Amino acid sequence: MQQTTIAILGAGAWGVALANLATANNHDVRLWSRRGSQTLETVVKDAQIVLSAISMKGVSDVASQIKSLPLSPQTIFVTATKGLDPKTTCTPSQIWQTVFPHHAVVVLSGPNLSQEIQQSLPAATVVASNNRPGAEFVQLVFSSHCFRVYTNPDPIGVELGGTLKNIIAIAAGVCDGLHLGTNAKAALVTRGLTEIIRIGKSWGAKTETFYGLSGLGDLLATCNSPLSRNYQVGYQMAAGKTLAEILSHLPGTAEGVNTCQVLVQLAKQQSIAVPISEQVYRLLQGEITPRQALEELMLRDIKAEYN
Ligand SMILES: NC(=O)C1=CN([C@@H]2O[C@H](COP(=O)(O)OP(=O)(O)OC[C@H]3O[C@@H](n4cnc5c(N)ncnc54)[C@H](OP(=O)(O)O)[C@@H]3O)[C@@H](O)[C@H]2O)C=CC1
Ligand SMILES: O=C(CO)COP(=O)(O)O
Repeated sequence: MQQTTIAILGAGAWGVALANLATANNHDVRLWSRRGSQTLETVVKDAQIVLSAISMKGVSDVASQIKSLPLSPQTIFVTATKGLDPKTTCTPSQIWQTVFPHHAVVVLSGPNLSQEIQQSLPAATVVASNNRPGAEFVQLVFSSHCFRVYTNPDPIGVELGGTLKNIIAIAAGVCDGLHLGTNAKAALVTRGLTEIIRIGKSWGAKTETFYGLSGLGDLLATCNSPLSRNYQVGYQMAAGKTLAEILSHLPGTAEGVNTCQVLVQLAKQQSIAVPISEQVYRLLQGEITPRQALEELMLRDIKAEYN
């Protein structure tokens, strides 16, 4: 394909990995970070794709800054952030689409631990949008022999799969940190997926999306890898560290911590049962110990698997 000009916002672990993938495909890549020397205006000028790999806490602010800058009407926005906005409870793609209602917005999400991508290990991801040509263009830009990109027409499902699995990854870290065994982990991840689907369906996502790369796929990656920062949060809490201690040494962002707070609040308002997320929330708040969280989950009223 022809060389594409891509502005990547956020020079953290994921922004840099995505920039390297696009550079390896011979695209013209400009990386922006608030600590860098280039202005946002210079970086987004004439960009065909503006990809955000900014942590959730910076998305709204950066999107509003770009709003006042000159952009081609054809510019496609890609969001790779996995979080929920605490102020509005919106997903990152909802924020980008609200600020840029006339532009295509594409969600990029999948089992993509950045350290493995940086080593050019094989991986697959999903690009999802209501704008099919937009998603197909982004697919072409990033696809390579080591990065297989699928399209999907359910952006909210793909985004929620990648976002909500972070809460379950914290729980999986606790499970491994307490040495609860393989059966416990399988039960936790499977019931975690059921919980994600329950929320996703009520927010308009398709069930089948959660059985794909951004749901089940990302659960398998982050619930089983010490490379996942969210998993590390749970694992280290099981070892008795406080959340503050863990976050002060964590390399990068563990979005699941804030996502859990937003999700539990929303689920309560909407009367959606999220028992695992609720225990993760209480644990993160310091209200209960990892062992108490386990007991609470095991001693819930017995019920049918699906209802
Ligand atoms: N790492 C991974 O494996 C993957 C991460 N993700 C998601 O990508 C997002 C970023 O993750 P990752 O790169 O790992 O995190 P990092 O902590 O490594 O980087 C975060 C980036 O966001 C920027 N940022 C944070 N707050 C603001 C703000 N207020 N304004 C502007 N920029 C801000 C940081 O800038 P600064 O350096 O100046 O602080 C940094 O560039 C997260 O949502 C994560 O869930 C998705 C898939 C894989
Ligand atoms: O989302 C990720 C992999 O797909 C990265 O997970 P962590 O943010 O937990 O490191």
